Amino acid sequence: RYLIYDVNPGEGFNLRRDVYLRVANLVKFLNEEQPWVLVLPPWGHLYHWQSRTISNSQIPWAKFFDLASLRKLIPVMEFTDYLKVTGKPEVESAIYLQRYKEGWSGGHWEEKMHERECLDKHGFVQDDDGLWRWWFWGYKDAYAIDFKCMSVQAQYTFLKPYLLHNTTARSVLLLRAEHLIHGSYSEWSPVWWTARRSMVFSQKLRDVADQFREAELNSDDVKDNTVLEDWPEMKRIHGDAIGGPYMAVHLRRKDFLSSHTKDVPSLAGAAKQIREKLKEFDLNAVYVATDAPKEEFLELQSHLSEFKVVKFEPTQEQLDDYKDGGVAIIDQWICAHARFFMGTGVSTFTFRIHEEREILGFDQKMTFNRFCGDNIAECEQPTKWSIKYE
Ligand SMILES: C[C@@H]1O[C@H](OP(=O)(O)OP(=O)(O)OC[C@H]2O[C@@H](n3cnc4c(=O)[nH]c(N)nc43)[C@H](O)[C@@H]2O)[C@@H](O)[C@H](O)[C@@H]1O
Repeated sequence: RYLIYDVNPGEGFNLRRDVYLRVANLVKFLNEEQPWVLVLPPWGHLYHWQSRTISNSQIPWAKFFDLASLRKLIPVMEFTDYLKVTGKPEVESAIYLQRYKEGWSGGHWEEKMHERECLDKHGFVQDDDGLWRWWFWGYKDAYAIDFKCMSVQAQYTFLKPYLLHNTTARSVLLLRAEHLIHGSYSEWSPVWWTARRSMVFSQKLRDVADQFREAELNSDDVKDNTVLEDWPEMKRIHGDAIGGPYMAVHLRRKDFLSSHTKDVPSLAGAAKQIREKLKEFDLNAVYVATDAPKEEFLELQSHLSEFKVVKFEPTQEQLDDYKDGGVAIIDQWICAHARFFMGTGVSTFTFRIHEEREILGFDQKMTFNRFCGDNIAECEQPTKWSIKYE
């Protein structure tokens, strides 16, 4: 049987990666009783992927992630392969997950799900033949035979009995899968970390990032003690990784400047905080991952003229190939290998870097750091989600 899923269109890349973990673990638990394959929703049309010179739609997962690594957790396939294997562009049952209209009744939270009238704009339209049409990531021929809305308040595990016993559909499309929560399999659980460890970036993107580290930052895995092993075999303890002789920052700008004003410093303020850390760790190079426009990067660089300040800038050809998502991954991989890392508070982009560094085995004081807003001497530092092995 096939489980396909999708996430609220407004969500960014790195929250989507977290939703993948929930659905992947659901499929892992389903496979304890029945064979299920997770069908990966093509990437595309994300709000933040703003390069207008390239196509950012119908991107297969293999562009960003190593499918062989994902498959060491659960069976997965690309949507295009699903279409080929099943021979028709059909999904038997589409279920649109939504909240409960009445909210939390009685003020206490309990796990439940019920078929209910649809509350949100879902985009499904029934055609003259009774088939349900939806945009299906641009695969226009695709349709669902059945469609329903389901109010849900549950951990992802709660769907297991439903999928096994309450539907006979061979293929189920779960929409708005972010409604399912991790619950007891959250960031502090080994089950969460096992799935997280399986999300290895594609070899090609890692290679590009590694070449940049070597050429610009004098960093390589052997010297830095960051050699990657096959994930099920890899087990590190904090402090194993040394990292390259550079500091890395993730400086989130754009929409965060208005939505998280207190968390994002001015460029001069960011430069001041970077300088302090470079001095503290006796480093003279900083790698900058940022969504800032070029002028802002140049300004930051001008505030730190006594240091080497670099970022990865793709050529047009590279951007065509890697896409905005691939460039973001290159940034994350370079940040993951720095001796010291400082990110932006509440950004899921930063959180994914923290996790990558936990996997590599960095001392946590070199990872869980964030910029403070201007004029805030000591802001609350990120929660340390320690890696756990099953
Ligand atoms: C509060 C929420 O924050 C969420 O953002 P947040 O968690 O930072 O993280 P993401 O959900 O990944 O969204 C940020 C997107 O902006 C780009 N981006 C941000 N920082 C960098 C960077 O350093 N390098 C590169 N190459 N690209 C970057 C990239 O496309 C990334 O997927 C938003 O997605 C939600 O819409 C919402 O606003």
